[in-house]
Amino acid sequence: MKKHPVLKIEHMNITFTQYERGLRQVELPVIRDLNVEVHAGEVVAVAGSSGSGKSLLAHGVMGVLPYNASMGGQISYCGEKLTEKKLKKLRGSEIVIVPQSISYLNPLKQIGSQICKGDKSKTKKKKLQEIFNRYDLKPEVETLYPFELSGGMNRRVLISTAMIESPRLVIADEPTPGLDLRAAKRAMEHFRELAAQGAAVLVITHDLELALETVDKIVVFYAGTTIEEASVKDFEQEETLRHPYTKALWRAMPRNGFQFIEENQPYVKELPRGCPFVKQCSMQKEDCKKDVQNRMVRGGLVRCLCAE
Ligand SMILES: Nc1ncnc2c1ncn2[C@@H]1O[C@H](COP(=O)(O)OP(=O)(O)OP(=O)(O)O)[C@@H](O)[C@H]1O
Ligand code: NI
Repeated sequence: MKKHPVLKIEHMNITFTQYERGLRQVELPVIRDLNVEVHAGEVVAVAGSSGSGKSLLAHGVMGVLPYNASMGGQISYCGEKLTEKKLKKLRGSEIVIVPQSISYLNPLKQIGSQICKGDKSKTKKKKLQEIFNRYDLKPEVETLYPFELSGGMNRRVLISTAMIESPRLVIADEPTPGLDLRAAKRAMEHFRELAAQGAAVLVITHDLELALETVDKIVVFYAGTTIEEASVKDFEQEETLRHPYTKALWRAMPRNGFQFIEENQPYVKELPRGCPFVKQCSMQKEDCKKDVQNRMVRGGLVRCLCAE
């Protein structure tokens, strides 16, 4: 029997309710029909431009969406629905997040107790030493406060706070900005190690080049939806990729010529019903504006009528 994925997100929708001038209520469907699956032992990267919904996906899974957001679709954890009760029990231990911003650190708490979450046991202390070693943090850092550290050090503290646990599911939201290449690689290798021990890891990243060195597959987001899911091998050549936007991402990678992608994701209120990339796509057909479902092409998922 095939094992259940650790995390399975099906048809996730996230809508914000906002009030416009004159107190007219508007609904902004920022995430639509989003599908992501991560298995034990796997490191999956989520790539996509700014505002495509990557952080919202993380916040949706962790149950920490803003008050004016509502979420639909199914999220399951190891084959069972991830209920609020279950999430409350597992969050911070079995299910961890590395948040995108270092502002998530508590400015009034010493680093050591922040990472150990108040646990003063010997085992935790030993784990703290190990994690400090791994992320090149000196023992003195334990008693310092976030404002006494550099941005890169705080970033490593943020990663350490999640990784000191023995998680089964890690969601890392842009864990590497501000880190030098060595530290960034080290963090990615740490995710790989955790996966080798059986965890499922979802890494949200802008650094596709770094991700391709470490992960197993890439899920590409565009304007709040998944438009392709491809293996690392598919990224070796442009021809093995499927969606025109993924191909544009490929061409924008430094090693493939750094070709500029014009970032004009459609505004949520102007989203076509079908493929969100349709306006910029050189291959567009009239039918692309209608419903376009994810489908399998050459062993990978794609939301495009033209891919073959
Ligand atoms: N509280 C909110 N109210 C209304 N819209 C929001 C809110 N939070 C996020 N959004 C919108 O949802 C969309 C997705 O945001 P999200 O932060 O998930 O993007 P992202 O892909 O993580 O971007 P980045 O790469 O810059 O971190 C954006 O268009 C954003 O404007
Ligand atoms: Ni984000």
